Amino acid sequence: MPVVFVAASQLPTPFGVFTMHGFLEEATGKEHVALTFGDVADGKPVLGRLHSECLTGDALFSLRCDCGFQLEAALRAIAAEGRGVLLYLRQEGRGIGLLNKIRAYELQDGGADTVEANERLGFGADQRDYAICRPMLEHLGIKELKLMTNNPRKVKALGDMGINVAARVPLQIDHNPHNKKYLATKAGKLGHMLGSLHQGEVEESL
Ligand SMILES: Nc1nc2c(ncn2[C@@H]2O[C@H](COP(=O)(O)OP(=O)(O)OP(=O)(O)O)[C@@H](O)[C@H]2O)c(=O)[nH]1
Ligand SMILES: [Zn+2]
Repeated sequence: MPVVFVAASQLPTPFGVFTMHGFLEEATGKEHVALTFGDVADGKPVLGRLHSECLTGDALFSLRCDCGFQLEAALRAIAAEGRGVLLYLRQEGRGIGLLNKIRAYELQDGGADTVEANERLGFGADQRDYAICRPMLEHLGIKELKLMTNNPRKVKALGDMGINVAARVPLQIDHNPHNKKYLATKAGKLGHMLGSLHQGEVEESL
């Protein structure tokens, strides 16, 4: 198994007390985390999120993207539901790493969009691999998700690995002057489903 469970503890947050499960991806040495709330192993679909690491958005208050806002909205939604899971995946910069993401931002400051910047650096537009999610979800006893995302690739990746996505829950955040182009590129070039709706308004059955 490429990912091994290491330890679990409580994680009190402003939204409620989660359980934090730590996993090691042996091939890369990356340390991934799952936060759970309530009983997620009862066989019913679990409200869930696959959150890709974004140091700038999640921890440094960046307005270039929507990651920090999505992280908070997802944890709030899980706590409100009383049951759910968030996988915090160490896939910084859609898999290219923090320093390369800063290189990409430098190109974006010069006018490139997020996809053009990645390509100019010799990377694919999105290099994420979701294979690690399966052993993490298996360890937690989760077979079916109601997935909070706007990204159809995540829905497909889970389906391909045998995790049923019973519904897609949009997770949309308000635009600001700094993230407008970024969000437009996600919708236009990366296939993200970004309409005028806001998080929690619609649950799309799949
Ligand atoms: N290479 C690169 N990565 C970025 C950029 N902006 C954000 N990211 C990374 O993108 C990842 C988040 O992916 P997004 O495309 O914003 O959203 P998503 O996870 O595919 O979809 P949602 O589930 O709807 O949030 C994080 O790992 C961020 O670090 C950028 O301009 N360039
Ligand atoms: Zn981000």
